[in-house]
Amino acid sequence: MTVIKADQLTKSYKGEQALDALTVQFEGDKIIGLLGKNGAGKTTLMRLLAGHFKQTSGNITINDQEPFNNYFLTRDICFIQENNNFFEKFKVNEVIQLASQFYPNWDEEEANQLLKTFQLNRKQKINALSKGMLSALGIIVGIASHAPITIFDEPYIGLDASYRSVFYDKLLESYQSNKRMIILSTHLIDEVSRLFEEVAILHEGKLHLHEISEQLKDNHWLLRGKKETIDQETNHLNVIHSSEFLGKKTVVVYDTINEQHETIEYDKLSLQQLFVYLTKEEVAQDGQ
Ligand SMILES: Nc1ncnc2c1ncn2[C@@H]1O[C@H](COP(=O)(O)OP(=O)(O)OP(=O)(O)O)[C@@H](O)[C@H]1O
Repeated sequence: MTVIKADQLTKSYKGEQALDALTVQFEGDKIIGLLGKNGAGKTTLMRLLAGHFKQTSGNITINDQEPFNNYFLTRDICFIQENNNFFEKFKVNEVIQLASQFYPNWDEEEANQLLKTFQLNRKQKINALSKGMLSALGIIVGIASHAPITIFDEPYIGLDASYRSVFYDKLLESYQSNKRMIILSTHLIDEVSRLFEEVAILHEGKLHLHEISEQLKDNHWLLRGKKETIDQETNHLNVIHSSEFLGKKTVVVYDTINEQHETIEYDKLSLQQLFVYLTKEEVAQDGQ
């Protein structure tokens, strides 16, 4: 079983902290959504995992081994970034061949099917591919690698909505027949949230929240009702957003609610809406 541990993990770029004493653990074969606003530190964490560079301080391990300068571990990790995945001088065929030699669990049949699905031809030159086709090639390598740890960092730049939907379906299909740890970073949360078994939110280089998706769904509520009733029912709860209009109050709570009040409307948010409230700066006050 794959175990990733980050302990007090800090990475600074020329004095600016991208990760700030981040402590988090990912365990087992599952699809994990790595979320966070722009600049939260997601790519930095993924690049540290992929062994691209060394942390400034703290520790990061994959199955008790450090990823930096670890050739054997890199064969177990397939990291697909949003761009610059492949040499421009190569052809699609060379990329596929190299990947098939590098990744021990490579699935050639799946790669061929995916090439067809995304309408890519092995003879095409990398520098002649459109942005979307380049993303498709990254996605194909990521899925067909069957690497025990597969990391996608916003891998769909330029892909239209229907091909993005194909990507999510194919990823899920492949994962279901061959379970592995998949970490997926995205800003298009609602498009992919059905895939996530677990969600980690980074905020300003720290872990803001790490939760099983089902728990996230269960543990939040949107409440609407008369201001006085809402105040009375939520004063002991963790309110993460509130607004008022004509004596009616709407609040979002991140908490468990055991009993519902008959005059209050209870609803759920999408993961994307919940994410927005969870990571909002602390400027919201009653009535705003
Ligand atoms: N190579 C670099 N040199 C200098 N600063 C960097 C570098 N890479 C990232 N940073 C800084 O580190 C912080 C975290 O960046 P990172 O790319 O990890 O965030 P992110 O969560 O992936 O953001 P986004 O969602 O916008 O891709 C940002 O302030 C960014 O400006």
